[in-house]
Amino acid sequence: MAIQARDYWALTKPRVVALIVFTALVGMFLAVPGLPPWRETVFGLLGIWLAAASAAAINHLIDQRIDKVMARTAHRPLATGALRPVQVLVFALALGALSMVILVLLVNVLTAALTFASLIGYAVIYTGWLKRATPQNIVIGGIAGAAPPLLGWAAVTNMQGQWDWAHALLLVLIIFVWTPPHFWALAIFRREDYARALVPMLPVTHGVAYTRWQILIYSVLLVVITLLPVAIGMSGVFYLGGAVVLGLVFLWYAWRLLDPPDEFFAMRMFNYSVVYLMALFAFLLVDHWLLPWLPGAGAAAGGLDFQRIR
Ligand code: HEM
Ligand SMILES: CC(C)=CCC/C(C)=C/CC/C(C)=C/COP(=O)(O)OP(=O)(O)O
Repeated sequence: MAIQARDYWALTKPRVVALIVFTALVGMFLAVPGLPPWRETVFGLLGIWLAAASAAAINHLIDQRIDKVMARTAHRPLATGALRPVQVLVFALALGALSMVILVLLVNVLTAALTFASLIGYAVIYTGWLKRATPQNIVIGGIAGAAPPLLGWAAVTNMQGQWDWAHALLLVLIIFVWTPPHFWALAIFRREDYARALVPMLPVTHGVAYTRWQILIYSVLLVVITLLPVAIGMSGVFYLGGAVVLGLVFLWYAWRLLDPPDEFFAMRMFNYSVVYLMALFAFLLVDHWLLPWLPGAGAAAGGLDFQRIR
């Protein structure tokens, strides 16, 4: 019984989904001055978590054949036979349905619709089609994984504010551009897995040297785009400092990857990419709280409204 619970938990890709939920949380906090409304925050996060977990379980179901062949994924519950496909299907549908009920009834219909689109985008369009069809799979499919800050933003504002779309989309854009270096670094290290499973990932179809250059190009783009929140007045100097330092390290990894010191270097870059995104969003969050206290800044900059906490 305990083993089955652990298998079901593994289906939800807990660590990936935890970071996804964190980016949604940051979207919620940046969307409004002060604290976001508690009901939309709590149930919004729950609904987004359930939908992402459901999408991850469907990914396991559709990818059974691939997962069995790849060393990295051969231990997964469906690949080993620890769970049967019908169990995974019921689990995924239950999580997805629960997510939609919570979002529609306790948050808003817009968030439910956008979350459902992300679920389909990852579980069906990316996993079922793009992953097997084109080396640009993760670039296009990355839109679904990048959406959570927008979902969080929609949950607490229902997109009523004037600049909501632009600000929320900027956060989405950051994750979207981060995804190719994040994934291709791992794919370089695991390219034999993908080749054996006949999955057309970029290092398999275009070679490692080409992939390294693509990683560098996306990394430069990423660092430039992470400066935009400051340029449009959404974030302040605290975030800027964090984004610059984190970004310089990211660029160092991408540059060094062109001539890596050892065969594990790509995996080190992949691991850093996860720390990077987590830290970048943490800087966005903390900066949002600090902004009103910094000289010359005020609630107009989108930060905490001083008057409200007196
Ligand atoms: C299409 C987009 C993406 C692809 C193809 C991708 C691919 C991967 C792969 C293959 C792994 C290794 C997982 C494992 O070994 O079990 C991984 C790990 C990870 N990904 Fe992504 N990823 C994507 C988007 C994202 C997004 C949007 C986030 C969060 C915002 C994210 C966060 C993580 C985290 C936290 C890990 C580490 C998990 C761990 O340590 O167990 N990924 N990703
Ligand atoms: C509703 C919502 C916000 C959905 C988000 C969906 C989600 C869980 C995105 C995570 C992206 C991810 C882990 C891709 C790897 O899939 P892969 O099949 O290439 O990797 P694998 O080989 O490790 O399974």
